[in-house]
Amino acid sequence: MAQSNGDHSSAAKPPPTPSPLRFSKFFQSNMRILVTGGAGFIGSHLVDKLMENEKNVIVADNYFTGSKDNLKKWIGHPRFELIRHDVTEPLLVEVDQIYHLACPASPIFYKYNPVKTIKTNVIGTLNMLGLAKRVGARILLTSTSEVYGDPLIHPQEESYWGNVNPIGVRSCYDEGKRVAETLMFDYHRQHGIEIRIARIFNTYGPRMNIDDGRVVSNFIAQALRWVYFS
Ligand SMILES: O=c1ccn([C@@H]2O[C@H](COP(=O)(O)OP(=O)(O)O[C@H]3OC[C@@H](O)[C@H](O)[C@H]3O)[C@@H](O)[C@H]2O)c(=O)[nH]1
Repeated sequence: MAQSNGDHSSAAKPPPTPSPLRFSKFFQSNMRILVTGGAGFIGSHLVDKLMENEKNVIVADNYFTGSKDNLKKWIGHPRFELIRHDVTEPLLVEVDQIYHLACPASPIFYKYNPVKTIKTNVIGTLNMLGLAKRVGARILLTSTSEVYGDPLIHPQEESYWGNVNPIGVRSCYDEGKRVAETLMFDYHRQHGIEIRIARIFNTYGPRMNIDDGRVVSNFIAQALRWVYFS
């Protein structure tokens, strides 16, 4: 995971010194966390972990690929809020950390409306970085191995710049995530925002749509259809 919390010595401005309160036991247990895309496959598991760790969690999601069903056990909980919100519109909430997962991850869904996909990646990430700057929150972006494109070196180190097609049918996601990573580092260098980037890929597990279209769910769905329907 790429992370920057102001330790760049070059042009980066040092991040604003967090209040010592941030590290107090009271603050840690009362931390307010925004999870965009929290009704999705990975986001809903993250919400489970944050809630079990006694955080205050706000989920913003437009339910394009996610479902309230993934969060049903938390609805009504005093430390949980669920907002139907599209991150391509600004969102003003007082939070201490932002986990930005809102984006369709399945090729079937992100190719369905490629312009919306790149808007979510670019404008959505801009909106979340603007919020992080406004409230002094640390922000994590879930990125992807697609930023390496069709890599020319194997295995890829995190320092590899990638070999990406800028005009293909998957570019809305691949290039969208690359721009999102660029924005993360530019907000860090220009405004000292504390950032984290996690390049997550080939994930699978409970709450993943069986016809998600990603590699592992494809293998499993094909195997099940062969066993039961051939
Ligand atoms: O415009 C959008 C698109 C999608 N979303 C939401 O974002 C969530 C995405 O969840 P998905 O289950 O589709 O995707 P995953 O949880 O598997 O992947 C997530 O983590 C890994 C990242 O690389 C993906 O970009 C991110 O979507 C869904 O709840 C969806 O409704 C928005 O809130 N706004």
